Amino acid sequence: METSKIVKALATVQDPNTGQDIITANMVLHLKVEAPNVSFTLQLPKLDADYKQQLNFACQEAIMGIYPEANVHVHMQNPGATAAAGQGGGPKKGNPLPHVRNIIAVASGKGGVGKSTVSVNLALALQELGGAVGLLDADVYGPSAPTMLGLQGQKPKVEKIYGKPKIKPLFAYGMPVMSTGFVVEPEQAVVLRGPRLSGIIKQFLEECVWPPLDYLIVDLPPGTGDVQLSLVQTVSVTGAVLVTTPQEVALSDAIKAMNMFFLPDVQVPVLGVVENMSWFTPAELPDNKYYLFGKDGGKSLAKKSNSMLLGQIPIVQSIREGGDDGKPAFLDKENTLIREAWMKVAKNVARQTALRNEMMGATKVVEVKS
Ligand SMILES: Nc1ncnc2c1ncn2[C@@H]1O[C@H](COP(=O)(O)OP(=O)(O)OP(=O)(O)O)[C@@H](O)[C@H]1O
Repeated sequence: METSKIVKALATVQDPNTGQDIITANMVLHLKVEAPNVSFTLQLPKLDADYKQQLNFACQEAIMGIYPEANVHVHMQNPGATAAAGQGGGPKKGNPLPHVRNIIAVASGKGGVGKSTVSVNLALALQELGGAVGLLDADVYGPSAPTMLGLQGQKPKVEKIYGKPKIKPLFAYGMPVMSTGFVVEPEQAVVLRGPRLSGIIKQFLEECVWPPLDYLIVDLPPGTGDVQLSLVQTVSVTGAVLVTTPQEVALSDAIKAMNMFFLPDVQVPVLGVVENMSWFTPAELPDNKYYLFGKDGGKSLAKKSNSMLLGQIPIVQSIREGGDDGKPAFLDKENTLIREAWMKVAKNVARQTALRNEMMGATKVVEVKS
């Protein structure tokens, strides 16, 4: 029996959660080969019986495929206490995304304030800071991620892993992306009823092979509704980022969105506020700031939500153009002003998330009441 052949065979076994092979994912430890005995420890991010059985069976099958006489013993281990494997301070039983450390919901009171623009550019800036980041565009009524990331017309592939169909996210700029826009036409979404929409979001969280991530950014539809509820009922949301424009009207709607996260049953901490379209600076007058939509809306919302102003993003033509062209403004290395503004937001989000995780345990998943 050759150890290298056994390692190669084990490299064909996929973690049904992430789609990654168990060797690359460093899940196999203490491999011992003493013919005909093969034993090793399999480090698992979660311990539900179905998942354990699937992996055990797949490992046995892979090794016995090359050494039919092998006597394979797989010892299953859950690192449990290591916070690295779980969201907000440790993995939980039944958690569909144990390999995603932080799930961050981006929310706004009303549409058009730039929530999708913030989600996309924040995700890319966090990636540049060294994080493994994914984007879930859950804005069923106006999914913008496909256009903003140049993925229009593409469809994610469905692949069977141990007999169960799993959706493989698409990739843009090195980042895994799922969007309701890949599977539902916007006109169709408007007529779909709540339970169907929530079902799609649940499916994207439970049946998608997200790779291991430091952050999954979830772009929510504006306001409060079924999708928001479905998210907090399916996964432990680490925190919310609120997006607003500086004017009063946007602010009163944003407060309603904020209040949803503070409901006694929900209790998702607000990490902070991004004020978008804060001012306009004409190219020919770079030192002038025109406050077209008023001032201080972000600051005021941060105060009301007992959080911080994560950053202010000015109105810049290239932000809209970047969104329309599938190349987000953050990626334009020449536009240092814009890049710095997004970087500031990303650094603050990373810092606030770390602080939050230090100070409190994982957010409770909201129980579904029938
Ligand atoms: N800071 C900005 N400067 C210039 N244009 C911007 C800025 N932020 C957003 N936009 C543009 O405003 C429009 C609306 O933005 P976006 O789609 O991000 O908003 P939204 O809040 O997600 O809206 P909806 O919820 O309706 O999808 C887009 O065309 C976008 O490119």
